[in-house]
Amino acid sequence: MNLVRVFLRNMSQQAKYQPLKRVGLIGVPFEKGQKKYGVSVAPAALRSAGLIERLKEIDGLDVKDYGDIEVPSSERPVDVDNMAHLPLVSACNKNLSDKVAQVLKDGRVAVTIGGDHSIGVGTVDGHYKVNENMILIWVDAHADINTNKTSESGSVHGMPVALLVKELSDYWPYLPTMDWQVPKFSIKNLGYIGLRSVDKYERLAIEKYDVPAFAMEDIEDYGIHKSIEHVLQRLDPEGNKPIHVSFDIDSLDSLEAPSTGTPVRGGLTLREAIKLMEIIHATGRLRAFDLVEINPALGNDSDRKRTIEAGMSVMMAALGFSRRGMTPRGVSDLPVQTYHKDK
Ligand SMILES: NC(=[NH2+])NCCC[C@H](N)C(=O)O
Ligand SMILES: [Mn+2]
Ligand SMILES: [Mn+2]
Repeated sequence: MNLVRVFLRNMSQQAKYQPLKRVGLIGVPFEKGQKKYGVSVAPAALRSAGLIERLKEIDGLDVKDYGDIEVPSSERPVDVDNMAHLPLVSACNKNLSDKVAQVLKDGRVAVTIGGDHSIGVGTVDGHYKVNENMILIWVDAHADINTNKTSESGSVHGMPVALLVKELSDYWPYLPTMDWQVPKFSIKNLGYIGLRSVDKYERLAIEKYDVPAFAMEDIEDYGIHKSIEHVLQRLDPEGNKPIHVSFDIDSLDSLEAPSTGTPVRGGLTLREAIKLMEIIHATGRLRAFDLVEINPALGNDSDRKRTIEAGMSVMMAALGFSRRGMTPRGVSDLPVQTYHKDK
């Protein structure tokens, strides 16, 4: 065995936490947080592309599929400016929050497949109910920290972070249907990776609260490894806190993941995203992972396949798949065969 391998083995033996080998999968066929048709079919598309089987290939991983969240379709409109389909977003996230909390209480990593990024409200709310000391890594081209007042689109998928953090609660009007969600999560426990399309007031919020935000230019300067190490160090210097990763597929360069509603060029390579998730996996503290904004209805067949494959690879890395390969379970030698000299 070479020296690098020996060194890495020793490193991983020193890790304080062992990755949880049990995961619970939740599908959220919801797309009313944005305007395009198609994000809601992503859970079905990922399942039929063999997601569960692929996850089960990961050494020792126990995968339980909790099925899809019930998503309401009819709504009574409410009187809130510049915030489309709030009652639907609210109802879906309320169910999702409970489901995520249940999966975590069952002792599993909560793996949620969206859906658009408005579902981050439910996943983080549910996670916070179980682990109040959680930290949140938002991997995205966008900051998703608009209020209805600062948003240029009126789409809730650009607002989940602002809905979640308690420091911004005074910047919202009263939101009918949202009484179930009381923002308690602190913006001090938030970090960003991959930003490159940030609206003006979003930038203001990031600076005001000094959120560790590694935009693409920072990743260019430091590399993905140091970037995530910095964020983790800032949010949790002791290295004890449960980690929630909300991964927007548009954090990847749009050449890597074209089938998404708000693609932006100049993003993470798939290799960087896989490395990012390998590092987070190695902490042993990943407790929730969201994969959002895959839209199989956008682009051609090859775009769709590439995007789904990219999403799956990122998720596999998060859950312990190793690019070095894995040895067969419980086996320590190559299969011996009988030598027939007559053959
Ligand atoms: N989850 C996403 N893809 N969000 C895109 C948000 C784009 C823009 N910042 C907005 O507020 O609408
Ligand atoms: Mn997003
Ligand atoms: Mn995005």
